[in-house]
Amino acid sequence: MHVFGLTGGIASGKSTVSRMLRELGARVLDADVIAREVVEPGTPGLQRISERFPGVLGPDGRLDRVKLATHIFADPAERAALNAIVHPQVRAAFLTKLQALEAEGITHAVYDVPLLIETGLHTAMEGVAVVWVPRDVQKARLMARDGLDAQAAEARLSAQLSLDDKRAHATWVIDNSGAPESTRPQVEAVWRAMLAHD
Ligand SMILES: CC(C)(COP(=O)(O)OP(=O)(O)OC[C@H]1O[C@@H](n2cnc3c(N)ncnc32)[C@H](O)[C@@H]1O)[C@@H](O)C(=O)NCCC(=O)NCCS
Ligand SMILES: Nc1ncnc2c1ncn2[C@@H]1O[C@H](COP(=O)(O)OP(=O)(O)OP(=O)(O)O)[C@@H](O)[C@H]1O
Repeated sequence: MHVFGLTGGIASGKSTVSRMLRELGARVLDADVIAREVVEPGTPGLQRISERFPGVLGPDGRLDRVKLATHIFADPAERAALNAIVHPQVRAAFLTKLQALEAEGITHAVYDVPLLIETGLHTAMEGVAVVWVPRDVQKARLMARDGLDAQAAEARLSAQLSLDDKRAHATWVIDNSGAPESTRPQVEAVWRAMLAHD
């Protein structure tokens, strides 16, 4: 199995690129989706979070994501505590999903992980695509999409390595600062390059 990393920063356009890859036939595993699955009600992940972060369960017993996000993006130590609970669970679930793809006969897969480089996982990938935009574009798209003010947007941006730092680790840089129509051909070229690995 050839596994490639896809990363970027918050609101840089990873989901947009991931959708384009899927349209081209790529099988994409999404760490954000897995990170939600491992904290569903009844999971050991949610149990541990509710013990470590009292008051973050809503009345329906589900994680209050807005509350937890506000808390952890304001404090690096608290963020590290959450990561220490969630990341090992995400890693294990990813490996299980990868095995399922392998059993289906899939030969090339993409793993979409916002923190690919921060966690060092990029070194385990055969290649890494980084979705890059200038920081001002990233911040503006983040504020618009999530309805955040400038300060809240800055807190989230500074919880991650900058896109300029990430691109130094890229096998392929996808510049998503223009219109989606200028991103698509770049994504096609990257997928072709991934498929060329055999
Ligand atoms: C804090 C939580 C509850 C906020 O949930 P919310 O629904 O608002 O956001 P969502 O999960 O869709 O994440 C949005 C983006 O935030 C950024 N982000 C999320 N968690 C982190 C983190 N621990 N450190 C830095 N950036 C993060 C990523 O760019 C991600 O794509 C949630 O993100 C979470 O449980 N994070 C910890 C797990 C994690 O690290 N996930 C990232 C991929 S493994
Ligand atoms: N090329 C583009 N031109 C204009 N807007 C874009 C472009 N690409 C993405 N966007 C918009 O920017 C926002 C962020 O894009 P997207 O959700 O794909 O980012 P992401 O990297 O997956 O974010 P996150 O990691 O936070 O989930 C969205 O509102 C999206 O519609």
